[in-house]
Amino acid sequence: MAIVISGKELATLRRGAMKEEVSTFTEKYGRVPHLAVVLVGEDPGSVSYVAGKEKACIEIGIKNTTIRRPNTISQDELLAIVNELNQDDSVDGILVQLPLPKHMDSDFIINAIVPEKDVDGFHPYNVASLYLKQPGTVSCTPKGIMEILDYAHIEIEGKRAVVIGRSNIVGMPVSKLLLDRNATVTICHSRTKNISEVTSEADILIAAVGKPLFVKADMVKEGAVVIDVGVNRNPETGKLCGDVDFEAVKDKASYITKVPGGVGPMTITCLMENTIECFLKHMEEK
Ligand SMILES: Nc1nc2c(c(=O)[nH]1)N[C@@H](CN(C=O)c1ccc(C(=O)N[C@@H](CCC(=O)O)C(=O)O)cc1)CN2
Repeated sequence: MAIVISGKELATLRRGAMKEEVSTFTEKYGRVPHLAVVLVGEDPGSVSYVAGKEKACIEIGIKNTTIRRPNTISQDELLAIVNELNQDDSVDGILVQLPLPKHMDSDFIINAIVPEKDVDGFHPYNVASLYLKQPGTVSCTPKGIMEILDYAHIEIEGKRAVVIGRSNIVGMPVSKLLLDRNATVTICHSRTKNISEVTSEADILIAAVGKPLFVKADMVKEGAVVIDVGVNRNPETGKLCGDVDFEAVKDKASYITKVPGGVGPMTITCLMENTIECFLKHMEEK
């Protein structure tokens, strides 16, 4: 049976350390970091993730403002909110919860956030910084995956890493982060032929495909490290599940993450880290 790496446990440790750090800020800087979250509509997943973000802020001592709007809001009205937050000197981080309603262009809204307040690391400036190895904000889920690998002391250099999924939010940035740590990286996607042959070569397998229980035992090399990024509903049970068939894969992998309790809690924890980083840069500029 593989060792289960608990993202939840790591998140608790990191949040404890951040709480201590933030408790020194009022004396040093006169205030604590301030994260503004914009939630449009009432998608149940988004409502629950935003609640998780509010809870994490309270736990760590970060100030949080959540701006809620119905999904009938126009793109111009949302843009006006983002612009106001950009100009508000008391705000260090801005996050627009995704997905946005269909009548909105998410890229247009994300691009409107000033890069120095883009705690999600989704703005083209921050994306480019990652690819050019320049200072910038790294997006939360890929950052959390790397922190999980380091927490479990997984060697990355020289290993074959296979990432299933090429999204801008997870697949592409985590591939770059693994490459920067000298892994040999392959990205699989919906048009990859003989995908099991490719994934079976992975020492480190990252599943970010968005398909419930997609990764089966025959897709995994004996002793591989398997990181599950999926947050899906099991079509049969309706329960939360990942992209990896945990029960089938757990006896083949050496290390594995679970859903829930794996990558998810580290996404929110890295958001808190990014908010503190943006705050500290903001304070340095003053
Ligand atoms: N602006 C953003 N929007 C979205 C992001 C993002 O990083 N920025 N990522 C996802 C949703 N997400 C955060 O927003 C997120 C997803 C899952 C979890 C999480 O903790 N999952 C738990 C299970 C939670 C549950 O019970 O439903 C787990 O895996 O243990 C946190 C954050 C899309 N939108």
